[in-house]
Amino acid sequence: MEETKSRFKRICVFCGSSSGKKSSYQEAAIELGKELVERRIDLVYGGGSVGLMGLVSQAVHDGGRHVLGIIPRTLMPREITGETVGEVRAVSDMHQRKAEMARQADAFIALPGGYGTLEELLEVITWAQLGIHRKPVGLLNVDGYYNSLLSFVDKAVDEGFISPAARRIIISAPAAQQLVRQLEEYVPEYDEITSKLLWEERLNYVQEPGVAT
Ligand SMILES: CC(C)=CCNc1ncnc2c1ncn2[C@@H]1O[C@H](COP(=O)(O)O)[C@@H](O)[C@H]1O
Repeated sequence: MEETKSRFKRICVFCGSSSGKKSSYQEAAIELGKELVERRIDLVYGGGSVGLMGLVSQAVHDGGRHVLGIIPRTLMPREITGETVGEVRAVSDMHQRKAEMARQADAFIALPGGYGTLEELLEVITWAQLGIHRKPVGLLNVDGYYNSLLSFVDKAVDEGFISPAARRIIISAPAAQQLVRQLEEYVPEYDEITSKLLWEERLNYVQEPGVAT
């Protein structure tokens, strides 16, 4: 298979620590891993081998790309997270984990998941809205899993709680190839207010030199 070059060096994947009931969720995690490999993109994720986290990290590792797992020390015992592939970086807590995953990534993708996945996803969307980072955020809407979340966000736009520009932060697609392609094409909208904000934390989340913004 011919490799395709990407503007991203490393993508952060948020996903369930469970596998979900339908095989399509597991297949999507593996397909996303293979898509990253094909585009020569490395992975950063929450560490561990449980659920969809295990499937996506294994697929990227098997394809020869670098896998970086960021895991709080408390979750490190093997009976909790399983055997992790690639490089593992221990951090002190969940806040540090999210900050480190965000700092290491050039873009974010959420696969199906539960509370943990939603929390991670909504945080990077919020940070994009506030101008803390300008990295694309993608939702892999496998079998319509996230339809109700997207409907809710549309309702929040209709009701005046989310601006149409902030709605456009979320890029969603039903399949990995299409989603990554859309993320590659994403151009962040420039907001006059947020662009003037001087976030100290932005310094921690800026992309490394050589990676397109
Ligand atoms: C104690 C316990 C249930 C451990 C399960 N093992 C886990 N190992 C590593 N990260 C996890 C684990 N459970 C939840 N997470 C965190 O929450 C996210 C997924 O949570 P969820 O399954 O969507 O809600 C992961 O990205 C990770 O950041």
